Amino acid sequence: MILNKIQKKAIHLINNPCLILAGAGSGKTSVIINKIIVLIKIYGYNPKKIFAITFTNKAAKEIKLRLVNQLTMKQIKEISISTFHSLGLKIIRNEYKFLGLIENFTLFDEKEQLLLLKSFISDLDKNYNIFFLKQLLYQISFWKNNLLDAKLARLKISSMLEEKCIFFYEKYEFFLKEHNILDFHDLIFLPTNLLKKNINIQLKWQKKIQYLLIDEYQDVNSSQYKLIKLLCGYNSNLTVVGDNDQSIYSWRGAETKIFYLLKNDFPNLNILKMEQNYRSSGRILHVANILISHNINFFHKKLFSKLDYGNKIYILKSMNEIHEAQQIIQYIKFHKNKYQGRYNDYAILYRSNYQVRAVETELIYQNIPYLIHSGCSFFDLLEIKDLLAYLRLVINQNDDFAFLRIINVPNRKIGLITISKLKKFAKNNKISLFVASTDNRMKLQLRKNIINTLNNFVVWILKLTLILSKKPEKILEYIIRDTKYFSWIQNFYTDSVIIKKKKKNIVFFSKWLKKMLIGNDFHIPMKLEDILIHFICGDLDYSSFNTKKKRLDKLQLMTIHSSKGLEFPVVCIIGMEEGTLPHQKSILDNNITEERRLLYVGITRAKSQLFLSFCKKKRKFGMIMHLQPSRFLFELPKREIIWIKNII
Ligand SMILES: Nc1ncnc2c1ncn2[C@@H]1O[C@H](COP(=O)(O)OP(=O)(O)OP(=O)(O)O)[C@@H](O)[C@H]1O
Repeated sequence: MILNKIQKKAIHLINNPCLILAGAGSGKTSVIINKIIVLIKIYGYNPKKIFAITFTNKAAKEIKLRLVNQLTMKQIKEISISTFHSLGLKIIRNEYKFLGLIENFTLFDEKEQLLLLKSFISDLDKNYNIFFLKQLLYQISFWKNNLLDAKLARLKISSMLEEKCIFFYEKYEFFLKEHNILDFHDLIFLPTNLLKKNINIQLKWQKKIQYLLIDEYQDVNSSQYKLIKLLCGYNSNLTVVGDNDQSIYSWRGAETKIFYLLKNDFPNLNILKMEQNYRSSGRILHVANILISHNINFFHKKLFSKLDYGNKIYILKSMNEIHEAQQIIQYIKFHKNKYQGRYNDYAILYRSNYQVRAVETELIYQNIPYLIHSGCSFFDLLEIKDLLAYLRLVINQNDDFAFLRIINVPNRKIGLITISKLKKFAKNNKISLFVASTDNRMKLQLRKNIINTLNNFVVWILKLTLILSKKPEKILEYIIRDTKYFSWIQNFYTDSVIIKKKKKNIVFFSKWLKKMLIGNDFHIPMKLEDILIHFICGDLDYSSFNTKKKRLDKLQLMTIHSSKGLEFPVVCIIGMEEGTLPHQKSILDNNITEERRLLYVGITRAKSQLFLSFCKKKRKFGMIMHLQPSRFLFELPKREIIWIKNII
């Protein structure tokens, strides 16, 4: 690939901090990759001192793969390419003593956070309000994103809601510390606060990181931004690449203001714009440009393409979601036949997961192969969660949530009364459930067979901790064997297809875990503790599980959020109605600009054909709703569009 003038300039700009404002399909990844190569080969940087941050682990792996043939395998392994959370974890692992942590900490996922907060609230009020629970979780995340621990947050209280939440934040913080557990936000919150307070540690990390590259900068939130600033310090060897028009994660705290912050905080910042799109037809780009021009934008970009102008864009009107699904599939079949394409070339995108149902039903009915890129992770499967809980307990015996999940999986006949006695005793004595199980005072309250079961369980877990220290790659094998987990699945489920699938998942999981523990050409061996934390962050690329699926020719179905970074020859975006896209919540919150950016992301996934569709009516919440076409459809240039009612 021959880089264009701006791309070349971007990769050779190394003495000043550099912001690359890059449009969709303009080659952001190519620039990051080439800059890493140039830093090493031309400017003599030590690969160990180059750090690149990507939004997902999959993107990190993609970069590593594309560096093969350009750098030696040793160099590739030495470069640190990770997500923000992985980098945060790396800092925490190195500095855990300064953070008052014990080495073997584990991580809570959002469900566990909610369960813990729920238990705090319901201790005080049995009729608590679920809405408050969500508000509380949001408030704690907000405080952590703004680097406020409970002490500081208390000093800054400015509303009744915050007043109500602070008590629970204090309890929550105390519980996590007592049990040596972190939550997702801590992976940024803790290292950032540490670097801020401890200048020696800050300087140590600034020395370690000689060059920092950040991809998908538009998704960075305020605590991540502070971490960037602390890590690159005064030498400002920094390149960030982002597209303000593709910022679609405000719900995770990302704010477009970080583009302005960079300009203020780094006065010698160089700003380059990459506006040549190598992906889409001229018409698709024109439509995307016009749409996004409805957002007020201080970092204006105008994408252009040297590819063909291409076909007109279709907007299809359907009676309801079933009719819409039938028409879209009809269109795809017709198009595929005409151009002798493959199902892989077609993507159906939607705003919310529920929209896929009607399409899926029709695809099954018509026997068309499809793949839903679901938000549900492999690690959300029950059998995998069980095994993860076992692994977590082996690492951290204070992890009560892991203990509760598996104490009766497989059934050890520990009843609810015993569990509640254990909980009460642990709470009163400020110890974990695991420790409570072995306490002689506790044993006085339990029947002999229960004492024996608990004893065996505790001894077995301790034995596993030894295995973990000697042969970590064997640990899961032992757990599956000793718990007779396969027989448990066999007895628990009745449907043979489900049993087969679950067993297959477990085999995949153990093979994959072994690979991660042993390491391969691309990554050094990982510690089990770190692998588990990455699972919970949704941060690991386990695509090797799905390699077979991937190779098969299937129609691709996904939310627009999940389509980020991908491209397809033909893209169909369904549900272009008011209340669907833009989403009703965004209409109420007056956050239309982000919905517009989301549609912009969807449109710019298309290479040669774009198809938008809306329904007149839909069944929502058990009622038939009459719908209006999305306001965004009327923002598109009329000349480029054909409105149609019926396919062929
Ligand atoms: N100079 C170039 N010449 C030819 N093709 C290029 C050039 N730069 C990038 N490309 C190609 O353009 C396509 C889009 O590049 P890439 O995926 O890096 O874009 P992006 O900016 O990350 O897109 P998005 O943000 O929309 O996901 C890729 O197929 C890439 O190989």
